[in-house]
Amino acid sequence: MNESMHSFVYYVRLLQHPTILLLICLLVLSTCTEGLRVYVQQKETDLFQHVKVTRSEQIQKDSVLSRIVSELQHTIERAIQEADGKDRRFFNHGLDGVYSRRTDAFGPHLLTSSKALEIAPFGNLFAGITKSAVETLNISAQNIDQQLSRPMPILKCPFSNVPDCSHAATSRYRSIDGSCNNMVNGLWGRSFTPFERMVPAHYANGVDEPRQTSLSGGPLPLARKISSQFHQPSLLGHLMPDLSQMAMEFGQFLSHDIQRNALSTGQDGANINCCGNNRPSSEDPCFAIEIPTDDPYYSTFNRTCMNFVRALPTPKLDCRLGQRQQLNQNTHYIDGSQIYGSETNTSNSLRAFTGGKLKTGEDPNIPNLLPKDTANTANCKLPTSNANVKCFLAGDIRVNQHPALSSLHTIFMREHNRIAAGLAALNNNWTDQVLYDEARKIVGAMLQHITYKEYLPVILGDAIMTSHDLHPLTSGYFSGYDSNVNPAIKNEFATAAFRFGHSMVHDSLKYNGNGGDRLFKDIFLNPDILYHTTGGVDGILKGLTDSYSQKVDERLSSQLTRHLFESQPGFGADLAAINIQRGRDHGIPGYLLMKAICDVDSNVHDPAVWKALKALYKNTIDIDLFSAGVSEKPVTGGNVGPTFACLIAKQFEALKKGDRYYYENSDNQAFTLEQLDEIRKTSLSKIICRNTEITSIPTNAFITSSGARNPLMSCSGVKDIDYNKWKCGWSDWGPWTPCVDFIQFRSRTCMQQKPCSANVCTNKALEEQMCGSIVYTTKIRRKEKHNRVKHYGK
Ligand code: HEM
Ligand SMILES: [Ca+2]
Repeated sequence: MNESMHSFVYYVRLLQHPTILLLICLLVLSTCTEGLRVYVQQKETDLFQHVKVTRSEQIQKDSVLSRIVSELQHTIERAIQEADGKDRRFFNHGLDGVYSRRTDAFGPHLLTSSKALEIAPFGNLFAGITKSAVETLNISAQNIDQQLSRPMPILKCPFSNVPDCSHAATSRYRSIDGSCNNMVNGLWGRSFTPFERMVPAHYANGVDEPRQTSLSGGPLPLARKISSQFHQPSLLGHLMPDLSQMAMEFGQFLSHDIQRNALSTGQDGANINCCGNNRPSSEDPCFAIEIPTDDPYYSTFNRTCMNFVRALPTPKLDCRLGQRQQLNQNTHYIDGSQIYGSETNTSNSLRAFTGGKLKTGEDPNIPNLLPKDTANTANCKLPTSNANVKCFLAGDIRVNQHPALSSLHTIFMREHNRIAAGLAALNNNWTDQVLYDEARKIVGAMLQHITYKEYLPVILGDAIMTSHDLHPLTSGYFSGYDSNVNPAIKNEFATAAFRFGHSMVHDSLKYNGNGGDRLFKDIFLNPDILYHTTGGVDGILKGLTDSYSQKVDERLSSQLTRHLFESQPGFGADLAAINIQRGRDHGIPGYLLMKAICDVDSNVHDPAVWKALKALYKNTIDIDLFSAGVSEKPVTGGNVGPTFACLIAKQFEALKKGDRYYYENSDNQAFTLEQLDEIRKTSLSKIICRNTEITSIPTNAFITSSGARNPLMSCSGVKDIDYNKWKCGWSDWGPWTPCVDFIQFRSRTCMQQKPCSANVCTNKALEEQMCGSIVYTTKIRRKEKHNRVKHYGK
């Protein structure tokens, strides 16, 4: 079959719609007959596989499967035991001698948690067994998960410790790791669980190998070639009509709440250099990015290889056999885990354990920075001249990637501490734990509010916000919680769609402080400017709201595609190439399939852009999701194309409806309506005002201030949240009523809203007293004598 026939057949199968098929047939009769024949044949084969598997065949298959499992399990488990303790050489097979110190490409991202390293051998085990089963039972690539989807009780499962969620119904607070948010499926959304998928993975061997050849035969275009030719450097004038660089930065901050992939590491957590002399060519975990010899940039430096390691494998959450999956080390929910951590050890290490507060850094000149990473675990570039300058610790390890990200972390830490202090001032009997929990609950709610109220509307536009029920309410409770919705981050979203933000990044960070603007390459992993007394966090945040974002399109700043984490000229990494390679590593299906799933029209690219992209691939079916998705024309009112808008909207809908602690919910862990109304007054700009010395800022921080549409607001007018809505016990006494018959009254109310303990109010709600200048009657005088101020019951 020639190439055009191939694509046609694929299109036909993608659409799977008889009416559309018929229409196409009428139009192109000759090509159609062949296309239709193949389509029908495929359908028949599918049906055949479903129907014709008889019971005896099934039993036969099951017994073969059990044999494979027990044979392989024994071998692999023994290897896991041997690997435990000393090192995991078996699973990093062939890696002896290729460990190096940290390499340019990944910077802080390679700090994989030990928990992920413990799960990975199971990922290898499950993939290994699946491969044998697929070969022995001759299962076709499309049917692997379906055919092998039977429980395998004889296999050990890293997700078998299902938490006891019996107390979760009455818990007012989220767990730190996200467990028991869903009370039936207590592991849904927990940290260290797999990314889910919208559609089955597309691997070369069906199970775990990255796609490397075209459907039409021959190799796929190299990731770096696609990057250098299609994702060319951003143009200075190619700015977003009005989105600020803060819209870029908040997107990154948000993505670090909901996802953190786990990458392979070498011994003792050292980075693996897949470009080393004796690297294992194509074996797991190496998947180096080849640089073409005629590369427009790297060839000047004689570079032919860019480091890339594969993400660690994991079995599926239900531990059924099937394709290789990847692990999310963070809680999938929008819960502020980038601030607080996704596991108890991390969150405890960040707590001050007094007054409900988080730790702050102790710098002699700059108070209230994040706590310092004195051991420099993030491998930051620190000046030798000033020993005070250190990188920072936060709930997500990537906090130090660049100072704009660290600055957002800083103001949310400050907001937490401010709120904890505000709550403590009114409720002096609240313990450190209650203050911490309540402040964390409020900050998490604020993050959700900013996400759904301010951020997503400018990215997705009103129509998509409405069709996916993403707009927050203006009053009352949301009633859409659905315990059947799995909130887990989807691999297609994590690995392609939500990386759209990479295209919004500018070459430089606008900096209102010492030395002015900075190129990103000079500030990757460099905390220096956060310690400036003129500028610092304030100077960075001001710059983010004062500058435009780059357009979401195929172009990416060369700071990301040439100079990412650059250690010396020519030795930076390329984020566009990494995104493409990562997509292939994770088995992310091609763009056309995802576009069809989202039911997107055909003309969503500028014809010249589509032509340039198509020219790189032998077959349009092969086109990578990141490249084609990011280059679509934006949807009306939004700033991403329709395919990414669809994938992003689906994800945020699941994060809203599948989160029992979504801030607008009315369950018994909910805010009171009065508290909720306070949360609804939040905006990112107000949080910036409350936690910096900045004096004025655009009302909506994601839109640059442009006259009446988004005027500058003065920070001096920004109010704090009204802590009275969180007060336990009696309110202050109201005013005395007018004097009637020489008596007047005043009252107070008992504030028993959550999280106050019951019976917080003893004593009386109403008082009366004598008043007016009177000639006392005997009766009144007697009353006064016995009971000058009289209390009434609660
Ligand atoms: C200067 C700004 C940024 C830099 C330097 C940066 C850098 C990176 C790097 C190095 C990775 C890891 C790539 C890999 O190994 O697969 C990554 C992943 C990612 N980035 Fe960015 N990024 C930036 C901004 C953004 C923005 C604005 C967004 C979204 C709006 C974003 C969303 C993501 C997502 C979703 C991932 C995947 C994370 C995971 O699953 O672990 N990034 N980024
Ligand atoms: Ca989270």
